[in-house]
Amino acid sequence: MALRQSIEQAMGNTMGGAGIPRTAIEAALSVTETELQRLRDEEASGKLALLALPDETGDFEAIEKTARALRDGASDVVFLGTGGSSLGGQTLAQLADYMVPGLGRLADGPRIHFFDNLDPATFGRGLEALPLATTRFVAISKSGSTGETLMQTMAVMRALSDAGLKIGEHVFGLSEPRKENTRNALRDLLEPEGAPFLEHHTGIGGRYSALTNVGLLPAAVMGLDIAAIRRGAASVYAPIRAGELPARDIPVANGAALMTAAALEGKAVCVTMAYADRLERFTRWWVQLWAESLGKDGKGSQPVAAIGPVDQHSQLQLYLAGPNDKIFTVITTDCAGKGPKIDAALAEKAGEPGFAGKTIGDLVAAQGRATADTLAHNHRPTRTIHVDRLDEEHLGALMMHFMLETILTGYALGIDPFDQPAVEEGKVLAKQYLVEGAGA
Ligand SMILES: O=P(O)(O)OC[C@H]1O[C@](O)(CO)[C@@H](O)[C@@H]1O
Repeated sequence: MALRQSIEQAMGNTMGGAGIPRTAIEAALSVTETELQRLRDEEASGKLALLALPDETGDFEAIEKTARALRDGASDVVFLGTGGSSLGGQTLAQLADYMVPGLGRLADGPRIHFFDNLDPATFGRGLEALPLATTRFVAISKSGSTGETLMQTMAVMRALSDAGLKIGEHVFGLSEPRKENTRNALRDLLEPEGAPFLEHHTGIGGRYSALTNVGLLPAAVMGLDIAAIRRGAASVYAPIRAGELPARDIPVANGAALMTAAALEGKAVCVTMAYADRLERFTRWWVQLWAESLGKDGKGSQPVAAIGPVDQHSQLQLYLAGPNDKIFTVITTDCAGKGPKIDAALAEKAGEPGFAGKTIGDLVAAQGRATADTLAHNHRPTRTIHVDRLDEEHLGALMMHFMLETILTGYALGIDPFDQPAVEEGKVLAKQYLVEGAGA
């Protein structure tokens, strides 16, 4: 199995009563049982396109073709876009070293950049420093109307024109097809310049789009196996689709039941701590997924992203001895036995004979296990997920697990996990203030 999940250390009966009561998890499991059927119904009716997506292969050719065009002769490929139009791609790209501390991208091929935040200093400096003649840009926005992405795109267009370069040869777009009576500003800007477009899936929202071309295009540019990503995702939904197992035997359903029970038991904070540099972007992607999907109607819990072991040295004290208002997920990978091996003489010299002959991965594996156990010993409900291998297939599975868990938790709590009405209000106001000059 790709992912091994245990909720044992989250349950009250195994934690001297301090965990989530087994009765609450049982109650949530029976609600989840019903919600699994809802998923199957929504797949059958086509209402939830995400469920059929992992089995699709028809879009691979267009994705790979665009990826080849982006890489061809390019020194740099820049992805513009924010939120769900960037984080899924970043998560997958991190498998190929994107934003891995101290490494960046050492492999052959173009440098990859995701400008997902809007900061005048960063973007201005980026445009100055990038060799525009050999740089390709991809502007991604489902709606085609997000202010940050439009500003970035317009700034890029100006810079390219000023450099005497053709916009249509340097910029690609990814957005929904035009809808009647709705403006798509990204298409209005780029199509007249001849910029090629990929179509954003109309039935899959930004924070669920990592397995569509939104996430797979950056992955393909990085040379990752996009079929394996979908294959991994399919393996997570398969037991739900089959409908043969009870909810308690399906990891996603168990996870959702735990999270539902935790929310109902008043756990206000949900921490995901992953012991791998290559899962750092994953934790940030999950924060958006959890926060935007479930934070509404006065409900939801605060998602917190943490990375191990480094955050042991910044956050763990609070987690172990601060308010007991959190539910923890500790994710570990197969790092034991990996990485540089420690010389016995040096270990002796350092006064750490136990390090002799061990690898860096051995220590990280021990730390992940120790953190989960210490949390549980300190009466902090903790679920563990072990990823057998950190590759395309397993990352696809992990992402699908968390998407389905979020949807099922939303359904069980009576929250629509697919909209984000409050954020939309802010977007409208920001544009109004910009026009009025009130942003200064
Ligand atoms: O892809 P778009 O339409 O530019 O939206 C970007 C992001 O903005 C939001 O709509 C709201 O912040 C997110 O849900 C979305 O991922």
